[in-house]
Amino acid sequence: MDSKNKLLLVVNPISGGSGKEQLIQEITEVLNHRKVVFTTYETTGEKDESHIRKIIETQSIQKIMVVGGDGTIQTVAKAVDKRDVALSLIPAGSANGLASNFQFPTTVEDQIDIALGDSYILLDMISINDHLCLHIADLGINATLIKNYENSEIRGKLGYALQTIPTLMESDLPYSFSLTIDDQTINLQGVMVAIANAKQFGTGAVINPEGQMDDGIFEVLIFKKLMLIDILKTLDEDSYRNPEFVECYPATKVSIACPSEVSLQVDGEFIGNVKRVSAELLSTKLKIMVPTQEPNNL
Ligand SMILES: Nc1ncnc2c1ncn2[C@@H]1O[C@H](COP(=O)(O)OP(=O)(O)OP(=O)(O)O)[C@@H](O)[C@H]1O
Repeated sequence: MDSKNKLLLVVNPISGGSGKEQLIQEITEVLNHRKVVFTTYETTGEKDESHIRKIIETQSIQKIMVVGGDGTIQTVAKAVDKRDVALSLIPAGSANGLASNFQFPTTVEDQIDIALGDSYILLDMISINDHLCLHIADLGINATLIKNYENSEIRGKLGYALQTIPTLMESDLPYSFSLTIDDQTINLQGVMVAIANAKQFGTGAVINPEGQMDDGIFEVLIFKKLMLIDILKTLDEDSYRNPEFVECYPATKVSIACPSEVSLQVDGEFIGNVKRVSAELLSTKLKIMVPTQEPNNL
């Protein structure tokens, strides 16, 4: 790779809660060994989007390797905007929701092979109440759980588990939702409405087995009841989804109204309590390097 075709390595030093020194050293060694010319940008949490955009423009960057979680990928995606820049992922967040859908190899060497390879998808992106969504957003019980988790001291899966009971106790279930999906209006009660581009959460729960991240549509999933057996079935992508548990509608545009405020999360980030959500597929796609076998399997 010549210096005109420089790779930008974007590193979030705090994602996933662990130090990155060893990981960065490993990435640096592999990139040097492959004679890749690269420059590194370490995020600060302040104005990263505009700093990254400036580097892309001034250094004519066409490839960015992201070392971080979903929030870091989002920041880079916003900086890239409509430019023809390919993102590759070294998953290093706490949940890695988006990356978990690509079945990435676990070694840095193999992940860099994908970054330097030629297999990619053009990922659909959704605008949800003016927030960029690459993965899954939802309105209801899961977003309340994320809010309570973000306010708690204990991280990781245990942290989520500990918030389950207080979340159920505080939530006024079921919620009433009025959805307009393309031209169809649906009124019903439920515990959660998900707007899903991807198949699964970072936890491995497959809530949207039909999800294809590059098919020009997203799915609106309405979860009607908290049914333990059906929640457990989400651990198996192929298991039958009970229509009493979940209804699924393919869409490119949806608006949702609720009579009282309900929690909203986008790509794992709690956004706030809202009465209205409007989501629309963007015309811009995001180029993401993926394992070779992935394009037909997303
Ligand atoms: N140097 C920094 N210090 C503090 N916060 C930072 C820094 N760099 C980035 N951030 C913040 O990190 C957040 C993004 O983290 P990211 O989502 O990538 O990791 P994560 O939360 O561990 O992973 P995941 O979203 O996959 O669970 C953003 O809120 C951003 O503002």
